[in-house]
Amino acid sequence: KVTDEEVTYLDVDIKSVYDIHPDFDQFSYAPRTLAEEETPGACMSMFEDLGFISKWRIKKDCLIRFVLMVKRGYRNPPYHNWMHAYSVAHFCYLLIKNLKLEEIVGDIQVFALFVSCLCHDIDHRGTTNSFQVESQSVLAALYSSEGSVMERHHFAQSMCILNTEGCNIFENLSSMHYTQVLDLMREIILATDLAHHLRILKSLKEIANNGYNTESSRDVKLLLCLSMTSCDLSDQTKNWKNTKHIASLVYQEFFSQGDLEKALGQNPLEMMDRDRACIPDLQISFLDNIALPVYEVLAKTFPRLQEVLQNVLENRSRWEKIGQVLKLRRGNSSQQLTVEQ
Ligand SMILES: COc1ccc(Cl)c(-c2nnc3c(C)nc4ccc(C(=O)NCC(C)C)cc4n23)c1
Ligand SMILES: [Mg+2]
Ligand SMILES: [Zn+2]
Repeated sequence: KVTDEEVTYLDVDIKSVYDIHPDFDQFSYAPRTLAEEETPGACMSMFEDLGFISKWRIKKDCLIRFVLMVKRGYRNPPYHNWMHAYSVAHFCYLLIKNLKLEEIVGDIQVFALFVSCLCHDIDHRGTTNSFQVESQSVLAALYSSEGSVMERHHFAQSMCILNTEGCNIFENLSSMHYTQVLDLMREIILATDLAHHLRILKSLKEIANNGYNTESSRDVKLLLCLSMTSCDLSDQTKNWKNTKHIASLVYQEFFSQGDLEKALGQNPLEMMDRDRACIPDLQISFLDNIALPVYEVLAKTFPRLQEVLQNVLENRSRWEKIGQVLKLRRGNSSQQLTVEQ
């Protein structure tokens, strides 16, 4: 799937992250502003800048093949495509670079987290776990008995890539580290199921209040899951232009699924029904119930993330204003209707 000339093309010197953008390691930097054709090189730069290539003795041509195989493993739905994975991995890079996350959760853990970010949505079809079950897809047949259907598939696809000739970036790890990194990738990718996140949210809030215990393996696992979700939702931490664009991509995907469900004679959720969804309201409840708790808890453990939390709150207030304007317009137009009738 990855030809040798593609590998040699990328096998030039790895660029410094600051040659990609002077603010590349800042939380204010929006990774989606980078042209897609530059992103495989940027992944190489992040591996290099995080010291992973030397620390884990990754052969460069192997890393290039791995990154290109992962990128090729993504399809092109409006939201769950390669640029989502790249932006998620970039936020993980920011967490490691700015918070020294490895001092809290460990070296092999942050390495597994970063690789999981790149792989976490591989081969996504732009539809949800429940749609797999409703539509009796092949993936549901394979995984629905255990739940987290898509996430199990993303993990399985990642393992296939690692088992492909010349793509195993873990080949020079000790056998102990090798087993550990795969177990961590499995846990982290399965944790990207929002249903899993909602299940552990209470425990995450307890950690934030009682303070985090680096000696407890349970706390380390919970913090890894929280870090992964904070990366998965990191579009919400950037400027309004980015946030608004992401919402349009997410609802393109949701409404396409809703159309499919209607065609299958099923009733879609309101958030997937283009005739019923009110995007500002849905985004405010998504922020309140899912995104904000993630960054509130993380900011309690890492005060440095206060600026990130502020951006999410700023985006929420933008949705509030849009919601009010929409209601005003609808209110007026319905009055006009009654006057004309
Ligand atoms: C971390 O895993 C995922 C998986 C899939 C998606 Cl699309 C997202 C995601 N990423 N950005 C967004 C935005 C901007 N809005 C969203 C609004 C609703 C939902 C959603 O799934 N709601 C139902 C659930 C609570 C039962 C997800 C949204 N989302 C994250
Ligand atoms: Mg996912
Ligand atoms: Zn994702």
